Amino acid sequence: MKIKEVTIHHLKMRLKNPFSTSFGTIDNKEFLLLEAKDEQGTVGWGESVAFEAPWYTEETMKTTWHMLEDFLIPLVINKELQHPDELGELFKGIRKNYMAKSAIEGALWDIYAQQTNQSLAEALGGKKDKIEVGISIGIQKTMEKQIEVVNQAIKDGYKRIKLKIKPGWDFNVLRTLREHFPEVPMMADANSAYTLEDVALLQQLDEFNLMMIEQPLAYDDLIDHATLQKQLKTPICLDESICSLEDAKKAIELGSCGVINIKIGRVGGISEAVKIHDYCAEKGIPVWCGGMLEAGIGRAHNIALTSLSNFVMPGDTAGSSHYWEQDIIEPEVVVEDGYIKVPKEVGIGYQPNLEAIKKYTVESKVYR
Ligand SMILES: O=C(O)CCC(=O)c1ccccc1C(=O)O
Ligand SMILES: [Mg+2]
Repeated sequence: MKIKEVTIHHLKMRLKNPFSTSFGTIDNKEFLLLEAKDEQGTVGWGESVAFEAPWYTEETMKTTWHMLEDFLIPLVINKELQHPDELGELFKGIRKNYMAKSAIEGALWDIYAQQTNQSLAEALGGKKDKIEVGISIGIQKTMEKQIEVVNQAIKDGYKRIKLKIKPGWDFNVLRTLREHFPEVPMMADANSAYTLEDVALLQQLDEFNLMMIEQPLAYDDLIDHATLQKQLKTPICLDESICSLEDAKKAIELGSCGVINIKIGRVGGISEAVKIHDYCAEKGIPVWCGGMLEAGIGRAHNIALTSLSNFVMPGDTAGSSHYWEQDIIEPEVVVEDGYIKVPKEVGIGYQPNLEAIKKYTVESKVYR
């Protein structure tokens, strides 16, 4: 494939329910959508998961735009490529900026799957027909509301409930939810809100039979997590701390976690995500697919990735209607009895809804 043209679309979509974490609240999601066209006219789509502010990782919508415009797109345009895996080598001279790299890589995977006449899941070696899904529930204004939202998610069939916690909204909240829902598979995500000073509190959470606790300590730490894991019964799941296969190797070697949440954007793309998946499978570390409040394109990529065999725990890939009044793909992603069917159609298996994309687009820019 040879890319002749890339368009960056800047979209703004209102979340149905504002999403609150230990860092703050998102109600409008602004992000970039990439549309790449190759010399045969095949079009592939990629979605950047960077937010407007650098609270989750250091990247933002504007830094990803800068990286794409000034470095990544010029490297890709007119390059003859056989396979998206080759982008790793092509981008080698550019440090980090994983979400920017991932956005264009996703579009190339889409083109590659179409040109080789297979679904993206198939192109990645995925074997599952359907994937199990969980849901990530933000911090609510009151305990009453928190119980109501969890109850609804269980009724909707989600296979696992993830709860956001932060200092002051942790032990009591989890205790109350456990009392109300004694059997439901539950976990907590702290988004780095604690330090080793909080070991005693984190140990108290062991009594709630959580599947795991996600990213309790610093976003860039592996050492303290290893220290903490030795003192907890609950497995630690790393999210922010794992940005590459190298990070995953070190975390496993150090004993920093028992589970890894793989996010395509955080690790620089689908190729690196597959490598981490394969390595974890070899080491007996279960993985699951995280979410970044994606719209349909990113969601479709997540679904294809989750069809790989070591994604053995429900991911955060909830259905389109959980997030949006109208998603940007057709059909939308539907969750039935806690499962999403992995599409068999060629490419990502969903069509971009060009009308919806146009409706949400703030500005677009074409690069040739
Ligand atoms: O529903 C989703 O897409 C996952 C929501 C979620 O937990 C999340 C959303 C935005 C940024 C970070 C995280 C996280 O997993 O930490
Ligand atoms: Mg997380």
